[in-house]
Amino acid sequence: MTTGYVFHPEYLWHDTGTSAGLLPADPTAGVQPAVHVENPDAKRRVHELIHACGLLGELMVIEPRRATVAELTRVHTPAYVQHIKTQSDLRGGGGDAGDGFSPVGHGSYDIARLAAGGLIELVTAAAHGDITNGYALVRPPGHHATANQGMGFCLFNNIAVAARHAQAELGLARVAVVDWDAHHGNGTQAIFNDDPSVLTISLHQAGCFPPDSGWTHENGTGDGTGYALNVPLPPGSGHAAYLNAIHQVVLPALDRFAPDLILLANGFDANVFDPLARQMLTAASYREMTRLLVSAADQLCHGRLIAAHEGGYSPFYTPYCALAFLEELTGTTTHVTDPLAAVVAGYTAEPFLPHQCEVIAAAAQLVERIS
Ligand SMILES: O=C(CCC1CCCC1)NO
Ligand SMILES: [Zn+2]
Repeated sequence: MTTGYVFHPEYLWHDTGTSAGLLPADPTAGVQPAVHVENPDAKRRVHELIHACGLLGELMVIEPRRATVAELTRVHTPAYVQHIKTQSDLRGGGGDAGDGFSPVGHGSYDIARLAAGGLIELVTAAAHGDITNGYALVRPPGHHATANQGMGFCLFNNIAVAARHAQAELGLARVAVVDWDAHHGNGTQAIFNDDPSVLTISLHQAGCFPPDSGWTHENGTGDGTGYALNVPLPPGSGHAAYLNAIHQVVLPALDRFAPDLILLANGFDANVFDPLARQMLTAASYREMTRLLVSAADQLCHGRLIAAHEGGYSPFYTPYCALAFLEELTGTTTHVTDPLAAVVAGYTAEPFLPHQCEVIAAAAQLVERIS
């Protein structure tokens, strides 16, 4: 079993500026400059941990390439692709992808193309049998980007571009997208909302971002009715809730859909230390969730599971969640264990939230619409 790995230094050069965490600095309005929360640090530390612990040697490094405009416009409008290029060409950066929360630095257009192209190269390697599964540690993230709007730090929808490439060029007709980033995968859902050939399943903190998005009743439209599933879990949801959602919704849905490829929008921002959500997953949670998804991919589609890094903003804890994920993806272990396991053991004594069961049951009921 071979695991592919995509990383490139340029991903760390996507400049999100000195936005005050989330918003452009505005000293006269009392908004002090600060490093943007979507900065290279957490991703760099993931890569460094993978290298330092020796796991990099177990991976097949796949070189990314820049997605072409033709590949991008399978998903995005030509006008939107051009908008990102125009914003990226601004000398001194300061551009935005559309919602005021999604910085486009000088040169970010080519870096965002390299992120989408990294996913294309991974799904191609999987389709050709060069790898079984893979992980693309990319910036900028993508799952909020719709056909014509950047959103939530996302420029191009890396997962959606890869899905359409897999269908158009690799003969992988049925693609399932699982999104366990803490925030709703609204962009991916919107892009495929009326298309039954792509199943989207999003587990996220209810109502966190985008506001008022990702409710269970959002179940696809037209021919795509039944092929979008949402599990909006209440703040404070942790290991038990997410594993229940995986067992009761994700796995049965994948079984019924019988994908040729599983894509994972792999955000780690549902971890207990993340600043942009209020969920309580730990490295051990990501390990178990990944084990279940790898097993499903083995049973359904020759192990073809390709993950794109999305959110995950805690520079000190994200690396341990990512390492646990990668150890399960590769079927190996390293000498590094979660040094905060004892701390989080108390942290994550998850309060039983009756509403969690209702949310999961409501989503589970919709699984039978998949054929
Ligand atoms: O991690 C993210 C980004 C969420 C933020 C975007 C603006 C406020 C919350 N999306 O998956
Ligand atoms: Zn997120």
